[in-house]
Amino acid sequence: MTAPFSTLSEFRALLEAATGPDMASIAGAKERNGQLTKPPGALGRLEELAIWYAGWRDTDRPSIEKPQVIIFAGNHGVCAQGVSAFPPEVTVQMVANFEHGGAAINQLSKAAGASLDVVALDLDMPTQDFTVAPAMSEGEVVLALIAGWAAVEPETDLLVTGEMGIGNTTSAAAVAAAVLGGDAADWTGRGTGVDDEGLARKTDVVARGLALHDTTDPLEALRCLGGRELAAMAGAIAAARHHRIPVILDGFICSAAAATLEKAVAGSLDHTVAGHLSAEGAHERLLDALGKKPLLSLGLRLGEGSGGTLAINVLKSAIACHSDMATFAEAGVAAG
Ligand SMILES: O=C(O)c1ccc[n+]([C@@H]2O[C@H](COP(=O)([O-])O)[C@@H](O)[C@H]2O)c1
Ligand SMILES: Cc1cc2nc[nH]c2cc1C
Repeated sequence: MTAPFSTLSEFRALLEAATGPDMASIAGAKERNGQLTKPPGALGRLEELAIWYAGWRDTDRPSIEKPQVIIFAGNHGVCAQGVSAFPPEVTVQMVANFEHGGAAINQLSKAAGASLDVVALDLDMPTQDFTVAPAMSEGEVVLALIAGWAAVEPETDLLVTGEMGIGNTTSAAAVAAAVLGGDAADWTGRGTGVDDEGLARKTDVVARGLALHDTTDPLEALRCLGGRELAAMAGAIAAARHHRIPVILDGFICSAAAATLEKAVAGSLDHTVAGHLSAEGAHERLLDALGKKPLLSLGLRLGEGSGGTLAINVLKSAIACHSDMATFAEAGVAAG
């Protein structure tokens, strides 16, 4: 499907027009939760998750039947600065690996019962090196937002947005610093595993990018410092809101892309949950800034939607308990 915007300001207007959760469904889900055969609160955060999910699905007894994982891939001009432990050609090579079923995400999405889509974004045309010029023109960032929007299957009932892009922890660090404040060093980490010298170089690259561009507007930060896969994730998260599909965020890069939406229009991430805490150093700071508590913390730093997809199992379990457990009355169990 195509997207209902063709400029950044139209995209921003869509964020501003977004609707909230259905309060009647939330009230009904809370009431049902109180009647299930368990001590009150005994399912911990699973209970909150089920009630949250119900609000976005407009029903007090939802189900998860068709989760969708999308991996967006992009290439980054800033790789010319020597910011990754891997060469940029790995991006297109990993896209082929995803398509042939050989990557971790192929196994994780299968295990979670989710469909997997891979969207490669102009891999033969990297973004500009952001230490020299804006990463993307307005036309380019809008095309990436549209690609993200259009990749979301409207009939899906849970979305994970993931990415692949050598160099993109540098872009994500710069975007995070621009929209959330702080120094380059607060946000720059080792990514795929740069050594101390690489980390120092990468931090300087992020600082130079921040100094070069006027990024007071979060969507300008996405354009000038981000990448096509970051913009596409932002577009997909916004589309999911439009279709009332809850979203599980993945790791550091996904969270940085998401942060641009929240900072552009507060509340834009209310339909999202943080799937996991990445081992990338600044992810915790980023999730704290967004007020998100990760569902899992397994030391992953892979990207490609892996942590978010693992968390599908948690959300599915929460919804299965909420919607399919017996109530005290149905089971003939004495309520406390
Ligand atoms: O998701 C994360 O938190 C994460 C943390 C570190 C690395 N990655 C992945 O590694 C790639 C970026 O790392 P780098 O070192 O090339 O910037 C990109 O393909 C990401 O999917 C992902
Ligand atoms: C091999 C490899 C696989 C990845 N998957 C996501 N990011 C990645 C980065 C590398 C280097």
